[in-house]
Amino acid sequence: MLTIRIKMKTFAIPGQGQGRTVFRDFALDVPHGQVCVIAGPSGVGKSTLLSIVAGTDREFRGVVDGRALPVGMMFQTPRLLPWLTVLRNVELVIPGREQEASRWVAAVGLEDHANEYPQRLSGGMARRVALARALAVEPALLLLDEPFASLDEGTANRMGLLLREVFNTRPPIALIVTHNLAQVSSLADRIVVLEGSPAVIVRDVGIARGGGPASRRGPASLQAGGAE
Ligand SMILES: Nc1ncnc2c1ncn2[C@@H]1O[C@H](COP(=O)(O)OP(=O)(O)OP(=O)(O)O)[C@@H](O)[C@H]1O
Repeated sequence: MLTIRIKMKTFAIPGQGQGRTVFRDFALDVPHGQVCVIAGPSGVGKSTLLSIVAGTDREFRGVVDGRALPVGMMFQTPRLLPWLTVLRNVELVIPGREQEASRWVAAVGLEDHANEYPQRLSGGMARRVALARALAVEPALLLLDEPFASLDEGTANRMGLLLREVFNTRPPIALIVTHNLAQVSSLADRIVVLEGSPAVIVRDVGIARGGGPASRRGPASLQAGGAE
């Protein structure tokens, strides 16, 4: 079974002197089909970890094995192309599949805005386009950085249902970064909490699946102990 394995001796953000060491002797394995939520305080290194897994951090010198393809990514900023409409921003990752792109735009509730340009969107709407784009590739590895940030409660719930459906029908390896555990824990198979500087894993908690993926439960069912 596929597992993504992240291993690094040290990872420092360049700066004065040796820079700031964000990770030292850090290792994390996430098996295929697992939804792993990464939580922890602001600045601990959650987004940095996601960019390392995505392969977009040029300073990274460690090892990421088993990076499954395709990768769907949603960063903290939506990173939409301003000269393309909502629909074309999504279609960009699935060229020539306009109908599918339309379906993803509708799935994030933006069917009435498909032909608008990013500068006409609110922050939350732009983030939903980024989510649609991440899901449209039918990712084997899905990386989401604060997927529900700047969404009202109703919209966040709707996006949560969409993600649950994706996880149940085509389970990827998913890493979801959050500092708001309450918002995403109902999607998680596992919660990893980072703390400190350099960051260490202070909690690694598996969540019982009960009768299978459809029965993913919330924080009340947290079990102490390792996840694997
Ligand atoms: N481009 C950068 N230049 C300098 N320092 C950076 C840069 N990106 C991140 N850092 C530093 O790296 C550390 C980890 O940042 P990171 O964004 O990964 O934290 P985070 O846990 O995702 O925080 P948040 O929840 O606030 O997004 C922080 O101390 C931050 O100051």
